[in-house]
Amino acid sequence: MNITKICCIGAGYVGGPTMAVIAKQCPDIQVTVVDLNESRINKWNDPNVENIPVYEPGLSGIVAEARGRNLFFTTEVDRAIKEADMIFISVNTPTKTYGAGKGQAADLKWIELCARQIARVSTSDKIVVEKSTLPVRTASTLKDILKHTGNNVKFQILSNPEFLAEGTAVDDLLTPDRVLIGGDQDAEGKQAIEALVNIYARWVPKERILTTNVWSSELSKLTANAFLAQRVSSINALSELCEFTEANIGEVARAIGTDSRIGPKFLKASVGFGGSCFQKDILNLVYIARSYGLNEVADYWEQVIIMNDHQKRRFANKIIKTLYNTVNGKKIAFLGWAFKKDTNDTRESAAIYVADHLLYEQAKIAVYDPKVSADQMYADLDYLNTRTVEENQLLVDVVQDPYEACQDAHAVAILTEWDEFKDYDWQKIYDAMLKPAHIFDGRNILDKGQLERIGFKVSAIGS
Ligand SMILES: NC(=O)c1ccc[n+]([C@@H]2O[C@H](COP(=O)([O-])OP(=O)(O)OC[C@H]3O[C@@H](n4cnc5c(N)ncnc54)[C@H](O)[C@@H]3O)[C@@H](O)[C@H]2O)c1
Ligand SMILES: O=c1ccn([C@@H]2O[C@H](COP(=O)(O)OP(=O)(O)O[C@H]3O[C@H](CO)[C@@H](O)[C@H](O)[C@H]3O)[C@@H](O)[C@H]2O)c(=O)[nH]1
Repeated sequence: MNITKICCIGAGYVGGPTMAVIAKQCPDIQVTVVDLNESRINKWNDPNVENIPVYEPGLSGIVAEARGRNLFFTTEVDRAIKEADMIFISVNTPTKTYGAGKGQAADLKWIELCARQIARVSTSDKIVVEKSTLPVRTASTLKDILKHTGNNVKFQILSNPEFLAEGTAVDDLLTPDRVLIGGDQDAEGKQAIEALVNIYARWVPKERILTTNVWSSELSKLTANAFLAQRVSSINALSELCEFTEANIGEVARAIGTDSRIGPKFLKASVGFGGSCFQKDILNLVYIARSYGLNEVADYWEQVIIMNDHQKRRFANKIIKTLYNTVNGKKIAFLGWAFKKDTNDTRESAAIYVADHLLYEQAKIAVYDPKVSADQMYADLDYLNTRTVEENQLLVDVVQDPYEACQDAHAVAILTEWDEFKDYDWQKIYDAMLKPAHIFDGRNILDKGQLERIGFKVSAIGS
């Protein structure tokens, strides 16, 4: 089957970069990304390509190359669906905030809306690709909705989960460790799988394109995130033990990471993992396991989240305890708000929860992040609903200059591992702070010895 027109529903952190890369690598395929959010689409179409809504190193160049040639962003959802041979569903699948499964299950209302819309407007056969992260067996729901259109249109459902990490999305998409495609194992299913394989094969070596049945593909995505997050919670659990035993978590990570069976990646102790995926996907896994009555399986994975919540809380408590058990009225400078470096995404960032805990103790916080807007930071805090919008505005100051954030502060807390933080003039920062001047390095990126020589009192994670 020859694909000439692709539609992607959802112009977010996955839909935008993924489709930009497909358009770049396949100039003969017309790729149209649609979204209900008009302001987001306008930003993707902004004449100044630096204003696109997702910050990712290298992304603006790719969008500049393909946009208007074979890459289009529009709110005309129906038209793009109707014209496409292949439709990627890349909409959000957050944790449910209401009803059965509240706080754990994935909210599939946007997925179902997409399926119903595809069913309503399609007049020709289509391959529908699950790009969103979904509970295992979602494809059967989609099939059910699409089967009952009554207009003789045939649909094939594929699962093609995305493994990109934010901050490295472009590299991950151009040189993925693997691409995973699940589909029905009958002749028509295999034909659909082949159509998608042929797209990726334009730039991904064939041996890196794995094909499976739909259910394995859906479950592999949740499993990959559970394993990755588990490594972070494992190293973070041991970071606490290090702090009581004079072992050093960096040394422990190096010692175990050189064992080729363990490997060196994802062993950085931190203030806790964030991002839109890990927590939601593990909670979803826990929910699915429990729904099959597999309580031990559910408890096992839930511990990864419990540990992560503990790590965030522990960091905030350490700041309070070190500042003589009270932060009331004390200025604390936050360097970083994004959930990791090289992204403007703040979803589930540890910074939000650490700030909330300190604000509960009536601290005053000044935040500097190179890519996150003040509006976003206030929105993150307001969303928690812990205090009024006015109180958040009063207690939190967002500044454009890191030195201003640290001026007259009792403590500096590193929440994101932005590279630029390492190169600051730390003597200048020290001179402008109240004494004793404390640093809480939640990412272990600063040179502890050098800071101590300047006069700082330094608390790092796991040492
Ligand atoms: N963010 C990541 O790094 C990442 C990586 C891999 C997989 N995923 C998964 O990909 C999916 C999308 O994640 P994201 O981070 O891009 O989300 P996002 O919130 O950034 O983007 C989703 C977009 O879909 C739009 N949308 C929702 N319903 C729609 C509809 N019916 N019609 C048109 N547009 C609609 C929303 O307006 C939003 O702009 C999720 O399932 C997520 O778990 C995310
Ligand atoms: O050693 C580590 C590695 C990561 N983190 C933290 O873990 C979180 C997640 O980081 P990362 O996985 O790099 O970013 P994401 O964009 O959330 O990507 C994850 O989630 C995506 C969405 O499902 C998947 O596609 C990716 O494969 C998966 O890595 C961040 O807060 C990191 O700071 C650590 O604390 N220590």
